Parts: sequence; C-alpha cells; structure tokens
Amino acid sequence: MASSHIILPKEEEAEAEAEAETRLGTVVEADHDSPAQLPLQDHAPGKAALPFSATCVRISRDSYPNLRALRNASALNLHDDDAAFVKLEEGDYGYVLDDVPHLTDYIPDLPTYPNPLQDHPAYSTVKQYFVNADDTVPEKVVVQKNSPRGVHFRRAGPRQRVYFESEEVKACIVTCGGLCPGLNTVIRELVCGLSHMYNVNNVFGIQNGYKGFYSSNYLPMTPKSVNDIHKRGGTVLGTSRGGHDTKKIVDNIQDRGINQVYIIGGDGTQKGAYEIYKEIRRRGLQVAVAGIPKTIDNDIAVIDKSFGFDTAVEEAQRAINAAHVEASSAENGIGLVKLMGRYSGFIAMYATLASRDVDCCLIPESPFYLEGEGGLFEYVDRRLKENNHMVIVVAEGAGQDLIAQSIPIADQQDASGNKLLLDVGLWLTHKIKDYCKSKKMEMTIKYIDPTYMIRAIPSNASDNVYCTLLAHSAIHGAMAGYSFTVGMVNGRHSYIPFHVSITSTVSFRKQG
Ligand SMILES: Nc1ncnc2c1ncn2[C@@H]1O[C@H](COP(=O)(O)OP(=O)(O)OP(=O)(O)O)[C@@H](O)[C@H]1O
Ligand SMILES: O=P(O)(O)OC[C@H]1O[C@](O)(CO)[C@@H](O)[C@@H]1O
Ligand SMILES: [Mg+2]
Repeated sequence: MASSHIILPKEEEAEAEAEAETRLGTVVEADHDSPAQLPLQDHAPGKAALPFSATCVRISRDSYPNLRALRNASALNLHDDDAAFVKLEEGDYGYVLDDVPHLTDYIPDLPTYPNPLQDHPAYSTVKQYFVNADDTVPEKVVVQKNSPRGVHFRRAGPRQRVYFESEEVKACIVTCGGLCPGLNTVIRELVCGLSHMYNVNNVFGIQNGYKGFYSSNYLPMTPKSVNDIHKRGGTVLGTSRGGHDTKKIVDNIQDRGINQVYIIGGDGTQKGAYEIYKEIRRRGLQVAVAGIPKTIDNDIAVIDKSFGFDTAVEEAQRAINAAHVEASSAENGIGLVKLMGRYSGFIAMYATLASRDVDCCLIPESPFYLEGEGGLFEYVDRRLKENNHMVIVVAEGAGQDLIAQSIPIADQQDASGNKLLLDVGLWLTHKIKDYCKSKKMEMTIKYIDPTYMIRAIPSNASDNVYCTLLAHSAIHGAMAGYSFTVGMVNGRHSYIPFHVSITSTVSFRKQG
C-alpha cells in the first residue's frame, strides 16, 4: 500500500552572518508497488531531499532579539538605501513587527475617511468585519517554550479608516511575467472589489506588462467588462518580460493621476514593484502600491502557497496519467513528464505525491547523477526489471548542470534576464535510450512536455476563492494607505514588506 513519509531533517548551518537554511527531505512511495526514488549523491536509497516542507530562515530574522542585526542592510540582503524603507517595531518577549510602509511615512497629516464598508448592507452587519489596527501575523508558528515571539507581519483586511476618498481613487492593474492560472480571477476581483466594496469606478488595465505603462493605452475596466474573464486562462491584459523602466513608469503614473497601482507577478515583478514604490516615495506621491504574488513555481518562500499552484498540479495529473498508460502498455515502457519549476520542484513534487504512479521525481533542489551506484540508470534498470515499466517526472530546472557538462552552450537569457533553461526532458530521453541500447535492452520511452498546458488554463474552484480573497486583501491595504506584497502567511492574509517578498524567493519553504 502506498504511503509517503515526510520528513527527514537535514540541516545546513551557515556562518553566523550568513543565511541559515534547513531542508527537510521526503520519501515518496508510489501507489503501484513502486517506491519512488531519487538518486542522491550520498547514495541514500529511497530517500529524496525534497523541498516539501523545508525551511528558509535568514539568520538575521531568526536570531532575534538582535534588532540591530535586523536593521542591518547586509543581514537583510538589501542595499544600504533600501534599509531606510525597513520598518521594524519591537514588542514584549522578542516580538518584532516587520511592518509595511504607509503613505503617512512621507506625507504627514493626510486626512482619513470612514471606510465605506461600514455603511455597506453586506458587510456592516458582520460582527468584527474590520481588523484591529494592531493585528499581526507570526512568520513562524512552531515555537518553543522559551523562544522569542519572533517576526510578525501586519494582518491584511479592511480598516475602520481609509486614506482615499472613493471618488478620488484612480487605480490601475498590470500583469507581468509568465502566465499562471487565476490571473483573470485576480483582475476581475480587483475591479469588482474596488467597485462593490469601495465604490471605486475609475480602474484601468495596463496592457502587456510593465512596458504598457508607457507604451500602450490604458484600458478602462468595469465590473461588466470583466464579468466572465475568470472562466478563461491567461490574462486579458496581456503580459511580458523585460521593459521595466522605473522612471518612465512612474512618470506615467504621475501624469495620469493614478493613485493605486496593483501589480500581479512573480519574483521579478515584485522587485519591479518595489522599485516603483521607491520612486513614488522619492517623488512624494500619494500613491499606494500593492503587489500580488503570482508564481506558479510556488517559489516565494514567505507565503504559504501561490495562487494557480493547485490548478497546475491538478492539470499535471493528466500528463502523468498519459505517461503511465503509455509506459504500462509497452514492454519496458518509460513515461517521462517534464513539469515547470525553474529553481524549485514544487509542481513536480506535488504532482508526484498526488499521482502515486510516479517512480522517480527529479527536482532542482536535489542534484542527481546518471551513472554508477545510486545513479538514475541503475534505478531505471531496477524498476524495469521489477515492474516492466516506470514513470519519471522531472522539473525543468533539474539536471541543468549535467546537461551543461555534456552539451556546452553559452548561457542565454530571456528579456527579464532569467536564464533560459535547456530541455532536461529531451536530454534525459536520449541519455536513457543510449543507456538501454548499450545494455542491449529493448525499451520504449515516451516524453510528454505539458509545460504550457498546465499554466494556460483557468483556475480551479479553490484557486478562484484564493484569488478573490487575495485581491480583496490587496484592495483593503491600498485603501488604508499601505504599500506591500499581499500573501497568506500561516493561513492568514498578511501585508508583507517588499524587502521580504523579494529576498525570500528561494526554493525552500519556511517551517512552521
Ligand atoms: N530586479 C528587477 N528590477 C525591476 N524590474 C524587474 C526586476 N526583475 C524583473 N523585473 C521586471 O519584472 C517583470 C517580470 O519579471 P520576470 O519576467 O522575471 O517574471 P516574474 O515576475 O519573476 O514571473 P515568473 O518568473 O513567475 O514568470 C519584467 O517586466 C521585468 O523587467
Ligand atoms: O516560456 P516562458 O513564458 O518564459 O515561461 C517559462 C517560465 O515561466 C515559469 O512558468 C514561471 O512563470 C517557469 O517555470 C518557466 O521557466
Ligand atoms: Mg521569476
């Protein structure tokens, strides 16, 4: 019977000033009597050091109560001028609030207004609809008796008072980077949420990513125009990589009188959002910047999970099923599926855990090798002898170092500066074929690459709900005058400072 055992702790302690990381490994056993195995460099049979529940803790944040260390730019991986934007507040018992910036940080004496929700028939009857001004969410929820309370983020949600009058709000929405299921739902719920909750009806779509701020017309958006878009994949606004010109973007925001900017995108996009925020602040503009993290790779460590991830994992099952059918219908059949995941194997790993038909899952976090004891070839040999067929899932970023050794090609980059990856699926297919040929072993291998199929679809029901709540949290925060990345932290929606969301883009998730 199948089971998956999580977790084999493997700790990596860095020097005091450096990053501390702890990985928790996973053993996966597939359903059909086949133990899924990942070849490891330490030859540990059946054990895969995987990112399922791993930890990424920056030593500076973890080693509280040294607040000075937290304020230290290098400890936060920040440039010196960025450290000026960090807002840390101490409380009792080692409590730290890593706060998000607010308009009043640089524009004093701004007037406030009662939140229109208090007169809204759907909301005003709900007890405690507004969050308390000092509600915060802990970054870590696993604690020990004597451990400090640790780092907290400001809780997301509607505030009693807002910093914009509804009729003066001019909002815009942009989507950047690769596609992800749920983009249209977030767009829809931003437009509808602004209108239905805050009576804001001046909302514009920026076309084709960041460059659209300065090179395209702004599209007026209404609840009517976005009514059905959540049923479609992709983004109705278009997206792109590259083209982030901070000055031109902020010039346009300023010239057009935009005062709320909603930016949906991955790690690169959040970095861009932070640059925009800083420029807005330098110019003293009354503009709130809200980042909504979109990363199908699920690689922003501080948040629990990114929207669209569940949908992608679900869709990946179709490819894995097909690979299994093909493999099990042939003698010595191998089904090989490549899934997205540039630096992190979350989609591959979760799809593997969900399927139970996968014998071997290869991810970037855990280097593997082909030949010799504990290598992939040995395992392929064994599984074919035991079971006559096998299924391999590989994340696109896995084995890149191995491919580079066998096919030396100069690094190439996309328009955003991301390294273009070599096709590990195709490479593995040839390598396994050559190996079997050298062993005079008859075999069939079918390579399935559903890369764009799993991200170009509409989001499923649970992702739709998640997207809706994220959009609403973003609106509440912007109306309250904050600038932030919104995200779920330990099950609670939170306003995360940009400096945290852009430095926690690693492949290991936090513990707790
Ligand atoms: N360091 C940076 N500073 C300013 N802008 C950036 C930075 N990195 C990326 N960007 C901009 O952000 C946008 C999206 O970046 P990128 O293509 O890397 O995708 P992403 O947001 O990381 O999403 P994903 O990788 O999930 O597709 C691009 O327009 C890019 O120019
Ligand atoms: O081919 P594109 O559009 O650049 O996107 C591919 C990349 O986008 C991602 O899906 C992230 O959005 C990565 O997993 C992948 O490497
Ligand atoms: Mg990215």
